[in-house]
Amino acid sequence: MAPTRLRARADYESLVDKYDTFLFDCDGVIWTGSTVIPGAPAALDLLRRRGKRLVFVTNNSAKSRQDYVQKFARLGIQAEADEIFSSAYATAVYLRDVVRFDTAKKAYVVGGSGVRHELEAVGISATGHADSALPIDLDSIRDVRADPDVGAVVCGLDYDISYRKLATAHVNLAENRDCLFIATNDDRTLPGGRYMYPGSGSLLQVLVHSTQRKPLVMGKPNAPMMECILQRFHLDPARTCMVGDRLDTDILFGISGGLSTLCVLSGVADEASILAPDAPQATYYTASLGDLAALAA
Ligand SMILES: O=C(O)[C@H](O)[C@H](O)COP(=O)(O)O
Ligand SMILES: [Mg+2]
Repeated sequence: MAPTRLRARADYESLVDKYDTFLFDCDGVIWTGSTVIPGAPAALDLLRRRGKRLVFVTNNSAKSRQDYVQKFARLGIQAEADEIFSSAYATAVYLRDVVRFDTAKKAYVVGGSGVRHELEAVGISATGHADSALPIDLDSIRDVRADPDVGAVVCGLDYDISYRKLATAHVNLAENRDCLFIATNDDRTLPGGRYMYPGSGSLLQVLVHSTQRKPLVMGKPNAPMMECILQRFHLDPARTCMVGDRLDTDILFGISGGLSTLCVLSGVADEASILAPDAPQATYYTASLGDLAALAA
């Protein structure tokens, strides 16, 4: 069934009444970089006043949940750490609860402080963050060796990625087949307002190609993130709506979890891509999350 365009006040009222829980993607839905999407805070506030449960589900692993609480506050949005589900947090929960990672080992992280802090919060030591600052050349590269204490390589969005980090991740994955290869997410691009930039999935491809190993991917649209969320919040899929800006991650994620989905035009997707018959079919679409703010009037 083709996606339904929401336009009239009655459309938004009906949407709000139909669901108890709304899962929100962040980049491209609530903000773009550090700029809030107009109307998004008012829309979230309205849903809270209507007694709806909100969960923020972001593939962006650069920040920890605590960092996100501060970012939400800076943007005038009230959000608790327990409402935030980032791909960094999903990775930490997966290694702790599903893999039951041996904490005598450590994780080598090609990624930011978000991954490191979430891993450390569940008792898994993370290394690699200092490597960005270390010089490397053909002579010093021999310092880069496989470490039997590295039990996993975790790859996420890394604004300070370096050859040394990639080389260290590579040797651990290539020399030790027992070393887990985990990706926080595999988004091809990172929305940055006017432009799109290389996403963590594009950075990941360096290691996929060099090691010829396939990572286990945590974030949207993949099952680990959905399983974590459904279990953690005891959600009824029939009464839950996923709001996102990307068809290949957010909307596909919602569909795979049996949720209804609302795609917004304020991020990656445009109307033509939403209506394309071969695209993941959103239930609804609208210009922006801010459209719901009109209900507060
Ligand atoms: O490259 C990435 O990691 C993603 O583009 C980005 O961070 C997505 O974040 P989301 O839209 O899921 O909040
Ligand atoms: Mg997004």
